[in-house]
Amino acid sequence: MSGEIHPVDVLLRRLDDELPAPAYEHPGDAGADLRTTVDAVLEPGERAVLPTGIAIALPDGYAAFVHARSGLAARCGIALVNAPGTVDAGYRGEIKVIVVNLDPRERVVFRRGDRIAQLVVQRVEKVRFHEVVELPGSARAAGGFGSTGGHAAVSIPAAGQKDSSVPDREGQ
Ligand SMILES: O=c1ccn([C@H]2C[C@H](O)[C@@H](COP(=O)(O)OP(=O)(O)OP(=O)(O)O)O2)c(=O)[nH]1
Ligand SMILES: [Mg+2]
Repeated sequence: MSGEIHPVDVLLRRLDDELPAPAYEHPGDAGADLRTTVDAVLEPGERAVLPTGIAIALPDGYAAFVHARSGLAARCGIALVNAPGTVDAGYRGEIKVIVVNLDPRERVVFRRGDRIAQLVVQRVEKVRFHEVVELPGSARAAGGFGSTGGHAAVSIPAAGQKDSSVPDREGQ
C-alpha cells in the first residue's frame, strides 16, 4: 500500500529568470537538478564554484544537500569538492556548486544552463549536546576505518612510480 506523499513547501527565488527553476526529472526522484548560470572550462584537476541562479528559504528543521550527478561523475569525472554540500535552512544567498574535474586527462566544458548537480531536501534533527567524561560502551567501541576487515581492494603503485617494497628485475 503506498501512502500519499505531501510535498514540503519551499520558497524559491530565481536570480536568473532565463533559466528554469530546479525540477525533479521523474516522479519519485530524490534530487532536483541545479543548473549553472555561467559557462566554465575545467582542466584536469581544476575546481570551480558555479552559481546556480537560485536562492531558497527552507522551513526550520530541514536542510538541502548538493549532490553530484552520477552521469557527470561516470562520464567526465566531475565530483563535488565538499560532497554533499550543505544548504542551511537560514541561508538566503545563491546556492553554489563546488565542482572539481577528477579526470586525469580530459578537460570538461560546462555551458550556461547545463545541469551540474542535484539538490536533495531532507529533514534534519537538531540535537542538544551533553558533555560527559565517559561515553556508554558499545559493541563497536572505537573500531572503524576497516576494523571489520574483508576489503577486496589493494593499493598498488601507479604507473611510473617505483614500489620499494617490491624488488625490481635488476635487483632480483
Ligand atoms: O555546496 C554548497 C555548500 C554551501 N552552500 C551555502 C549554503 C550554506 O548554508 C552556506 C554555508 O555552507 P557551509 O556551512 O558548508 O560553509 P562554511 O565554510 O562553514 O561557511 P559558513 O562559515 O558561512 O557557515 O553556503 C552552497 O551554496 N553550496
Ligand atoms: Mg558552516
